[in-house]
Amino acid sequence: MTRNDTRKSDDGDEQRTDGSGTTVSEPTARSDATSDSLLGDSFDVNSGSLPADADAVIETRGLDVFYDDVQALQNVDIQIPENGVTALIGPSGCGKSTFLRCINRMNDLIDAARVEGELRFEGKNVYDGDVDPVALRRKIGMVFQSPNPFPKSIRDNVAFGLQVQDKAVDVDETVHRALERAALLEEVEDQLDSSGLDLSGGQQQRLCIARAIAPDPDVLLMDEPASALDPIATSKIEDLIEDLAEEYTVIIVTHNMQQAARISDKTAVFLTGGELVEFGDTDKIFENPEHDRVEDYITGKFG
Ligand SMILES: Nc1ncnc2c1ncn2[C@@H]1O[C@H](COP(=O)(O)OP(=O)(O)OP(=O)(O)O)[C@@H](O)[C@H]1O
Repeated sequence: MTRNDTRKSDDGDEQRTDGSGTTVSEPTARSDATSDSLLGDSFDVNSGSLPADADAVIETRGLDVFYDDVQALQNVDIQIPENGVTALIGPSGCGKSTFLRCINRMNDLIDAARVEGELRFEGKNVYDGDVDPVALRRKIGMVFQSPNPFPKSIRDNVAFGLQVQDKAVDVDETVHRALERAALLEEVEDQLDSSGLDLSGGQQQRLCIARAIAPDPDVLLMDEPASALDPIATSKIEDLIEDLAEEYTVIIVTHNMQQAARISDKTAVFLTGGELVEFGDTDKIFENPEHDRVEDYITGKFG
């Protein structure tokens, strides 16, 4: 499938490929999610044990991920604070995208994937049986490497995630606000009924960001969101990410170390074998890392 292909799965979800070729599903309007609670009707944020660090919005303990027999992440412990930008960096195949996809359970859609250990969002293990992944993905939105608008109008693209919500929202107002927040409104205000596919690559990516923020998430996951864009479009996306980070917790995978250094507050360095080797303030990681292996990676000695 190309990036703009969609098809219906057996249960009616729209399936498409993300930037890495992984098939992902988007919930359709017939989703069973019927409440605006964070994670479905039975979810209580305060149930289960609270995170050790009360400021952490995402916290993992002993997180292991396997694809059949191949281990992609090893015993990852991390506490990602609220708001700001956290960058995930490391050589190809070290598990950055795998980690990102664990956070909103996108790995559920990969048959071979198996997750062990704990991953908590606001204190709740997202792999608990009572968590509704569709509701989880409304609170933890995602933007992929290649812009992937649906073959629908600009308005319908942004409104898409709202259709699964039960609460009454003013769709037009929410669409306008999300487009404004994604720094796209001025450019598309007069063409909301035109296809999202007619926009430039950079505009399409901002449309996808508007779609992700329309349901009012807490966390935005971004998997190399600018790698398919030219330098000017990249710079706009970087400015937008910094702006969004005042309101959302942004977690971004990037291969571009200058980009990580420019826009992130915290950096997590994964190395071969899916090991999280160092996590801390971006300035410290880039200027004075604790680990020689991290210094070697950052200075380009390998990877
Ligand atoms: N769908 C999948 N099925 C099987 N193995 C997978 C799948 N996705 C990833 N892997 C394997 O898991 C490991 C981690 O891959 P992942 O894509 O998470 O790394 P990455 O750091 O994001 O890589 P890159 O920077 O190249 O995108 C790799 O060995 C990869 O081959």
